[in-house]
Amino acid sequence: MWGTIGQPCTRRTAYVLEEIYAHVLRRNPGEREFHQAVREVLESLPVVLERRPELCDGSLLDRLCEPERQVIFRVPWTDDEGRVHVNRGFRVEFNSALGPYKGGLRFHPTVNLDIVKFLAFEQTFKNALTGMPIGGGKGGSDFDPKGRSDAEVMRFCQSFMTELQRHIGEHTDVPAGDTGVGAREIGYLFGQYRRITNRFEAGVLTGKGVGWGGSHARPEATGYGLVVFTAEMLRVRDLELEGMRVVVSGSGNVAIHAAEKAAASGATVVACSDSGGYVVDEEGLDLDLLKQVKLKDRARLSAYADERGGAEYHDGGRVWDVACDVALPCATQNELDEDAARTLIGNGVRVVAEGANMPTTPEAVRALREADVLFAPGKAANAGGVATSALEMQQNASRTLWTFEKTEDRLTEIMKHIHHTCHDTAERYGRPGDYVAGANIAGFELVGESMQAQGVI
Ligand SMILES: NC(=O)C1=CN([C@@H]2O[C@H](COP(=O)(O)OP(=O)(O)OC[C@H]3O[C@@H](n4cnc5c(N)ncnc54)[C@H](O)[C@@H]3O)[C@@H](O)[C@H]2O)C=CC1
Ligand SMILES: O=C(O)CCC(=O)C(=O)O
Repeated sequence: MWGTIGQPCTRRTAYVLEEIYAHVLRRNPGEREFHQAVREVLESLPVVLERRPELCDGSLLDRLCEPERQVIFRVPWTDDEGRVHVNRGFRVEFNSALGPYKGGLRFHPTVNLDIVKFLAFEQTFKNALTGMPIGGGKGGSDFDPKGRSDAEVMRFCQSFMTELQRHIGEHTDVPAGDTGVGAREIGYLFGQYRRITNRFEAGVLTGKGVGWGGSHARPEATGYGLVVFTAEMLRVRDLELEGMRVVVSGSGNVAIHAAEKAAASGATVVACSDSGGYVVDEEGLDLDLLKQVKLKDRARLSAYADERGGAEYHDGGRVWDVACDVALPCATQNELDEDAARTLIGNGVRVVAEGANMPTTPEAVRALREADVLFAPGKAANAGGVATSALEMQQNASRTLWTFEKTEDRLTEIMKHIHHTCHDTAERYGRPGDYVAGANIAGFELVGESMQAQGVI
């Protein structure tokens, strides 16, 4: 099956991959997202394993699919009425061959070990692609910050960090934000770490405020980087973003900053969504208003349409029904299925680039590729956030703060480098234009070579 779904390969390679995948299924029963993420990487590898069999030595693929460490812990906290709640915390430290574990924390009711594991696995390859010295990890909790007061969020973060602090450190594991974890939460988490350890260890978390060890451009970085990557893909086809219609899903950190950068590049961003519905604004989204509604007031998206004449709010439904040239899924995993992909294709979409982690189902990816739509996988296209986190670590290590412009210039260079790496690797392995293969193979080579050099551990 590896030869038909992925790339043509010998029976021996197909057998090796089948055995490894079967082992992953047996060891991680019921973890569908983790299986999906592993399968997608393995499907890109037959051609590498045939050209570079030494990368299979020492059961490297088995080791690559097994996290180095997984921590699960209890997080008790007290709400404003004095009731005690118990949530579950997770940190999966997947791979440290390239540097300390690095990756965000997600606070959302859907978080479980499967979700954190798939995210940490993806993060390992993404971080390798940045060219920075960072390994892969991810964490979070099934805590739902929605509707909670600042004081409740603070107490939750303090309890979460009381356990997490044993496992992290600037040379060990460096968490950051992800869904449901922004500047407010990073502040509370850092404060508690500092209190418990009695150290101002700036490099232990990224996404900090600029006044206390943070980096300029980190909040913008994932969305801005996504648009740089998208523009590079278009450039290869002699196209440009200017004048194009863009649709983003989500209206959080990644979505809003992607919309901002796309608008600054001359595109018109006509729609975005949240978990309740979507808004269409043919004039182009008013991004100041959107930031006010979603990032400051933490309100529903319908409040945007209430304020903005001409904008239409759709309760429920699918933002992918809005015709566009460029679709940027920036909300959550598996949010763009085959049916949505076929609608986008029917409406003439040219590029789909993932701002979220694994938002496009495998069936949808296949449909887009078959229709010759440019497709950028998240592990390459959304790597600007973690890359800028690594720049924050660099600034912390040298006790400096770069300007916004310098940081954004470095981000742009890094995104162009990632694009170049994926594009060239795909060509080198006979898959021109296949950014999924390019990202997976390049990430695998970087991590695999380092693991082989460091022995069987
Ligand atoms: N924050 C970062 O730097 C990075 C985030 N990512 C990924 O980007 C995605 C979004 O993360 P953030 O923007 O940071 O989170 P966020 O918490 O700031 O925003 C998430 C947004 O998605 C929306 N959403 C959630 N489920 C939805 C659904 N089923 N349908 C429509 N909208 C939905 C929420 O309403 C919210 O607007 C996640 O997949 C995350 O893992 C990837 C790389 C870096
Ligand atoms: O900045 C970081 O370390 C985390 C970014 C992240 O969670 C991601 O790339 O998905």
